[in-house]
Amino acid sequence: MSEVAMKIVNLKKHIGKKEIIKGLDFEIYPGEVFGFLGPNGAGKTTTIRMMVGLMGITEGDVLIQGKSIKTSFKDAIRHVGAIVENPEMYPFMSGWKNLKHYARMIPGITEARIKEVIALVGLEKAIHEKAGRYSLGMRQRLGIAQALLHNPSILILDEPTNGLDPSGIREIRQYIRNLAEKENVAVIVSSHLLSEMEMMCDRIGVIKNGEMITIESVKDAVGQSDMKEVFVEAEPIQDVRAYLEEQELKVKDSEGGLLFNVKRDDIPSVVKGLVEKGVQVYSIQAQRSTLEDKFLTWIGENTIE
Ligand SMILES: Nc1ncnc2c1ncn2[C@@H]1O[C@H](COP(=O)(O)OP(=O)(O)OP(=O)(O)O)[C@@H](O)[C@H]1O
Repeated sequence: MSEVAMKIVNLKKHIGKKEIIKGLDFEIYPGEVFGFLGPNGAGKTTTIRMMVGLMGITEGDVLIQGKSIKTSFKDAIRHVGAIVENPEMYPFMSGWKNLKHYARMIPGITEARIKEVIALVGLEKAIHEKAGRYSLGMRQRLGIAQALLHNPSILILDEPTNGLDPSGIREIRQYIRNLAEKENVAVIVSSHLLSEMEMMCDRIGVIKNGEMITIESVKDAVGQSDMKEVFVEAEPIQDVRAYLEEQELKVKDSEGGLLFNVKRDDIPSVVKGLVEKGVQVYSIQAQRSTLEDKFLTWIGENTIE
């Protein structure tokens, strides 16, 4: 991937004496979903607000398709569609009328384009119903449709699944992935939930205290997320240890038993092996994946649900 949709260069934000964003550097490419993951207060919203020109930049720059948001705002922002705060919708108007109303403010939007964005977010069936009757997920999709009207190459969504039920989350995820894969849009989303980010994103940037701690490719991380730490309570425990070590598994002592690392798919054969060795197994329990462990140490225990 040589083309860059957005380039963040040494981006900083100070408010009063507080350094809120401390120098971010990264790039986002067309066709990828990039996730900003971090605990509350990490600086995700502040960064996004600077990216779309809703907040001044203290130092550094955001280049959108090569254009600086600071010095070429108009040329830069025309490539961006964003939902940063709740999208404004008129509840008494249909989804269609809302989009038409909004489209009037953007030069050159045709009715065909309105139909196109409706299809992109799967709202064809409900588009003539009043927006006030939409579920939160449908409203969110209408907001995305609105943000897509001017055909941006970058879509930025701050916490797009906040408040949605599991089926709403699944739908949004599907439409976001579609936009990246089929329309080659670079999508930037933020969330404090790892599980959600893992399913939605190609890459995840972990942000904490205004700093980017790491950027991980989800594909590369899949192998790691498949590894589980397993707790076993069994007797005689020295036979358990001997067997696990024979299998070349990493073993640690733990209160009342042992912990070992193993691929999830291999857990049944380990249990079978232990039983065949004549070991009495009282309990066996898979703990968090090692990827989750890694993120937990980075961003803090209470941010993973
Ligand atoms: N106007 C402001 N004045 C002072 N501090 C601010 C201001 N706006 C944000 N902050 C602080 O900046 C930090 C980053 O806030 P930000 O909203 O960007 O975090 P976030 O990662 O988006 O978290 P959340 O998920 O809670 O929105 C927080 O500590 C917040 O208190």
